[in-house]
Amino acid sequence: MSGFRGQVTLDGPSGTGKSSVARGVAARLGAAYLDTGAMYRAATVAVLTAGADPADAEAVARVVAAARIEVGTDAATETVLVDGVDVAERIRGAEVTRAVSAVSAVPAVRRQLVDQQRALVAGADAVVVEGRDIGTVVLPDATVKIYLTAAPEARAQRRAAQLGLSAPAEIAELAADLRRRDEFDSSRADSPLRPAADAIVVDSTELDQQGVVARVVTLAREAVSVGERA
Ligand SMILES: Nc1ncnc2c1ncn2[C@@H]1O[C@H](COP(=O)(O)OP(=O)(O)OP(=O)(O)O)[C@@H](O)[C@H]1O
Ligand SMILES: Nc1ccn([C@H]2C[C@H](O)[C@@H](COP(=O)(O)O)O2)c(=O)n1
Repeated sequence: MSGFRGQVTLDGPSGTGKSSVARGVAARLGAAYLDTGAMYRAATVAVLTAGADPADAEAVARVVAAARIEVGTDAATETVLVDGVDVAERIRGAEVTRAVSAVSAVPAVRRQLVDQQRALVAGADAVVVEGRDIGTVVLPDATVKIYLTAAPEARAQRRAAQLGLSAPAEIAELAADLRRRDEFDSSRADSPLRPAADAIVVDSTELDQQGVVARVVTLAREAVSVGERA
């Protein structure tokens, strides 16, 4: 069964499963998919490539304003280009991950990318958008808003499995990185990470990925049928 029409937002801290779950939900609903974190990561590639300091907000805003950032909306393929160059792999590297929180805290960068995100989903009948401020800022009138959480230990273990790491010291380092990014993303002045007032919190700690996808698909379909009855 498909026929879903509407907007699903998926926000939450790092490593809770937003990207993998959002892709699965988009595939099940026949919806477009937008990874907004990939856009902030692409902006960070532009900053690093230009040799600008990620902590220098004015320089960051200048470089990002001049960059052409293109991100695809097909759940089956990942397209991320900066000025025509494929950066899909580079955006996942440690250098970008270290700098992305600073770049994404710059208000001018957020305004530019939020405008682009709204334009990218404007024509879609059905779309799943994931990030940190999608339910609160980007799409405040979305059909259903999900805030995905998971225990810090589960998130660090999942990230370690993803990267093929198993040493306790490596897992502790991953956990510290997740904590650092969450603290930064939650405490920034502009569009901090937090659940929208009308978001449904889904805790994935005890669920496998397919279980989370199934739960979100059910919530999305329920929201549409409640909307139709209203
Ligand atoms: N419910 C789950 N159970 C076990 N593993 C999961 C679950 N959900 C996602 N994962 C795995 O956890 C890892 C992190 O997931 P993912 O990259 O989707 O998280 P994220 O929230 O998008 O992270 P980030 O915000 O840092 O981009 C992936 O390897 C993914 O396959
Ligand atoms: N809507 C968004 C999406 C992402 N960010 C920032 C915060 C993250 O640390 C960084 C990378 O996101 P990820 O790829 O790990 O999901 O981008 C944001 O501020 N707003």
